[in-house]
Amino acid sequence: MSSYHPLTEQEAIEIAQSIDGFFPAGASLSCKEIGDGNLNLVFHITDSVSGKSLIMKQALPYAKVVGESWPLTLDRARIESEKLILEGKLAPGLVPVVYKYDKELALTVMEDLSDHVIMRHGLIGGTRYPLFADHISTFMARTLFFTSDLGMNQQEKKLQVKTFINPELCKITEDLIFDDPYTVTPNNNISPAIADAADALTRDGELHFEVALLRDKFLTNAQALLHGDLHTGSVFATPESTKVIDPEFAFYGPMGFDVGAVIANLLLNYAGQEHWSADDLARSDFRQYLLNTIVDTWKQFEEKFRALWNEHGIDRLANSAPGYQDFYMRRLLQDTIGFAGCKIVRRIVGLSHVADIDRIPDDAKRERAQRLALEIGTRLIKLNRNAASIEQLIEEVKAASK
Ligand SMILES: Nc1ncnc2c1ncn2[C@@H]1O[C@H](COP(=O)(O)OP(=O)(O)O)[C@@H](O)[C@H]1O
Ligand SMILES: CSC[C@H]1O[C@H](OP(=O)(O)O)[C@H](O)[C@@H]1O
Repeated sequence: MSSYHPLTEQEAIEIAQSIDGFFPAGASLSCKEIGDGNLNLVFHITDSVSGKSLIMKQALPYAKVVGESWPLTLDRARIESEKLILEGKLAPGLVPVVYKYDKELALTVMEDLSDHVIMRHGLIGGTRYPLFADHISTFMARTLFFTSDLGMNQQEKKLQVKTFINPELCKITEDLIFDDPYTVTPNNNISPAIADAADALTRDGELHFEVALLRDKFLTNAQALLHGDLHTGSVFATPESTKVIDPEFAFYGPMGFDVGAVIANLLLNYAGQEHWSADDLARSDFRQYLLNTIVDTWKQFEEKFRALWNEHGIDRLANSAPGYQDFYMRRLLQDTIGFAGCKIVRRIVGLSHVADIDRIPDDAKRERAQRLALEIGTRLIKLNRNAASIEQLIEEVKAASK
């Protein structure tokens, strides 16, 4: 069974049985393929006797969402498993444990997190996550700082850049986030109701200038090892616990791309509240909770990142040059805001959308949510290089919501 082919559920059970010591003797295993993402197969394997379970994620040689016409490297499974293992060391308790990686089968066997809920679904259902800002800011501060030239040996970092070179998945991001939404292409997925707003995106020179700068940063700035796709569908959460999954888009890029992804997806839920809240008071209360979470996430991230730098910084000049840390953090905030804007816009007019908006059943409410998201996204892109505080992002969101 060792040469690559997509597994059947029965084959997944046989592999699970061969993992030494995981399932006890006498286990009775069942398996279900539960993958709901754009790219991979995910098998959930449970032992009805002991109650133990695990997850097997297998890369397909193409993008599942489109089909075999879009071939995709299996090496992404290696990147995902190596990144998960590294994240487990840098941010213990905030990612699933990896039990095994099989290169031939492009397969990662990991901890089953089914006692958590995908955060996007939780937010849509109105659940609040009071510890999320603390957990995700720790995850980002530690994984970004300790893989950057500020926090690790700079020669080793260059070797790590090589290990995590990920051109095919980066190309998806370059096209879907930093190109397609601003041009006319069949790759886009645009509701007819917002055709005018989508058309405006293709003709806005000021916007294109800012997106071109952000695209250049994504293409060229190997600042830290990113998760690369840190949206709320890549977070398993409960009110007490947060686990980040799915780092197959990992590569060395600009830190603000990860922080911006978190903020963008909280704002997509904010826009989606057009429908999900039962009444105006509940809606504005949940929206305020989301905005507070954004501010808390940034502020805690900044505080933790600065503390790591002050304690573990390895770059003499970066550590000591007057004003350098403040300049660096301000630029990181600006990148965060710009990338957040790009990641909102792509989920409204690009190929891949989000349930927070698309599953709104009422056409008029869905259209309002889409327009609000585009207004927020474009405002953030235009704000990015002028921003000096996270409060300015909140002001733009409030102005867009009027
Ligand atoms: N460790 C896990 N524990 C439980 N369920 C998981 C786990 N990893 C993935 N899943 C399930 O599989 C789905 C798809 O996983 P994901 O890693 O996002 O795949 P893709 O890369 O295809 O987007 C998740 O939404 C979740 O329902
Ligand atoms: C053709 S891949 C589109 C989209 O899918 C990825 O997300 P996920 O695998 O978490 O569903 C990523 O965001 C890509 O941009």
